[in-house]
Amino acid sequence: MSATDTDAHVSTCGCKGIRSCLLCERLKGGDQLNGNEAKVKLHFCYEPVLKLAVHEDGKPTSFPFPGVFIWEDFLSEEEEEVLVREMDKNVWSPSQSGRKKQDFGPKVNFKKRKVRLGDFQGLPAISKALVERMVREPVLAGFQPVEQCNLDYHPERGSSIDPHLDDSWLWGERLVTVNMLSDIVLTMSRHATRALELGLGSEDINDDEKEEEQEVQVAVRLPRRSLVVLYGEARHEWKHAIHREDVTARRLCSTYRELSAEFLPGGPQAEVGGRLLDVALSFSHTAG
Ligand SMILES: O=C(O)CCC(=O)C(=O)O
Ligand SMILES: [Fe+2]
Repeated sequence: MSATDTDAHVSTCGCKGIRSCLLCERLKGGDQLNGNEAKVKLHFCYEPVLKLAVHEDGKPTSFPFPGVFIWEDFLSEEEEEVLVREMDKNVWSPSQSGRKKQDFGPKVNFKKRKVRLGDFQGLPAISKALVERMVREPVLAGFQPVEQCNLDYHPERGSSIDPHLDDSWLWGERLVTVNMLSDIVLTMSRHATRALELGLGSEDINDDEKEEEQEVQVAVRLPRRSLVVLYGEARHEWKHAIHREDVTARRLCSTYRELSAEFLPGGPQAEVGGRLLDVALSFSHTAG
């Protein structure tokens, strides 16, 4: 067992409402059934070279899947080791669905659409070189992160993240995630009826089931130490999730988010955006 796999990463639960993890399910007794389980699912796998979603059962069906960019070996093995060691010097707070998190960014109330600096000191110093590297990739030209959120997933906690779209009032076009410690599958999903509009053949949709009960899932494989960008349709039209069964070893990730047009120069909240960026890009947070 490695140092990153010890009990320190298992312990407390931060679940609320319908979310659960293995820790609270054991207390409540038995697994909680997820309401999504009953849906008929059509399974596809993302093929990064051709940018296609390919049917998993070997059927010759595929459809274009734009908006995913994967940078393999974004981190070297040595960099990954240093990053994980630095992250583990900071407190991991219990979060929903068996995740733990560390957030470096402004205080945000998404319901009231309010954002303020709070005690935000800047992104971690160790991230500066990584951001400088990522922006050299054309897909990430001009990317200026205003938030970094680190997540810790562990099979002993049954960690997962439910299908969701990230906010797009405050957060901008590109979501960037660096994947550490293990390979993972990011599952993209949307209703089959909407996927039909994307050119998926109607013969692939099961007539016996009500259309709204059917869902298309596209498995995006993220290798350890890779970086993934979600933008365009993959950002706005497809939900993303990490399934519990895909977390087979400890996995850490860092998600970087940029500001939406509303908070950028020319937007109605450009002044607020400028202040947030000045603090974020000072990279003045040091671990410990
Ligand atoms: O764990 C991941 O790769 C995704 C995290 C995520 O979707 C989020 O924090 O919004
Ligand atoms: Fe997300």
